[in-house]
Amino acid sequence: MLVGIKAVIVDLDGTMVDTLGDFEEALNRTLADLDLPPVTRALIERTVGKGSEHLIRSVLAHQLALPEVTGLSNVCQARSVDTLYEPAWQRYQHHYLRINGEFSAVYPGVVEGLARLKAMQLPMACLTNKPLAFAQGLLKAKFLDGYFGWVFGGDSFERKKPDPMPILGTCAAMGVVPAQALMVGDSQNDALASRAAGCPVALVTYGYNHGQPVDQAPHDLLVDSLLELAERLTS
Ligand SMILES: O=C(O)COP(=O)(O)O
Ligand SMILES: [Mg+2]
Repeated sequence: MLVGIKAVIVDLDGTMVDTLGDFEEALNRTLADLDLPPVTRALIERTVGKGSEHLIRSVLAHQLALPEVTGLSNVCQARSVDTLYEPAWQRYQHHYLRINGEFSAVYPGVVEGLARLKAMQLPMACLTNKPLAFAQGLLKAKFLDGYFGWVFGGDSFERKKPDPMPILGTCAAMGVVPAQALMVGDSQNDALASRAAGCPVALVTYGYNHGQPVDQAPHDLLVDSLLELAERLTS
């Protein structure tokens, strides 16, 4: 039962926007620049959610270990995640910012749900592990920016979800205590950060949770859409 909710904090990737296509496009353009083979969407889906550095490092480690890459000349074998990370991050930012939103789609019920929450005069913040510049561009491209009084990214605080710091910082910015803020997310990162911050959490059933069933993560409410969430808050 959710009572005394005065503010809502909403995750971005996997909760509001299905961004796997954007990740796939930006990563594969980056890998092509580095003469590495393309990555599969399934690997991205299992890996996304802990921010860009984690995603890039995990993808580089996976691609460098492929037999067709380890079988290359000594020069190529000298390449490591550490030596490739910085150029990969530079190319990734370049590509991501150019395609941001082009290969992604807003999930059904998001606009209707946000509109209802806004009509209930609940202040809303977007809190994502995505870099802030990517998040702001995506919200704008998808016409979702007008719903949020605050937007925080994975580089807005010293630590990312599942650490509670970003939730605590967002609550402070919104002027509410964690018990009054409802976090809405799609993964264990949102769930664990919320629990550690002392903030109730609703999880959507359709996002990315590192290949694990999301209902196994701690939650106070499980919903199939943001519209259902808004309906549950009014009833
Ligand atoms: O890891 C990411 O970039 C996506 O993160 P999010 O699910 O917190 O929006
Ligand atoms: Mg997410």
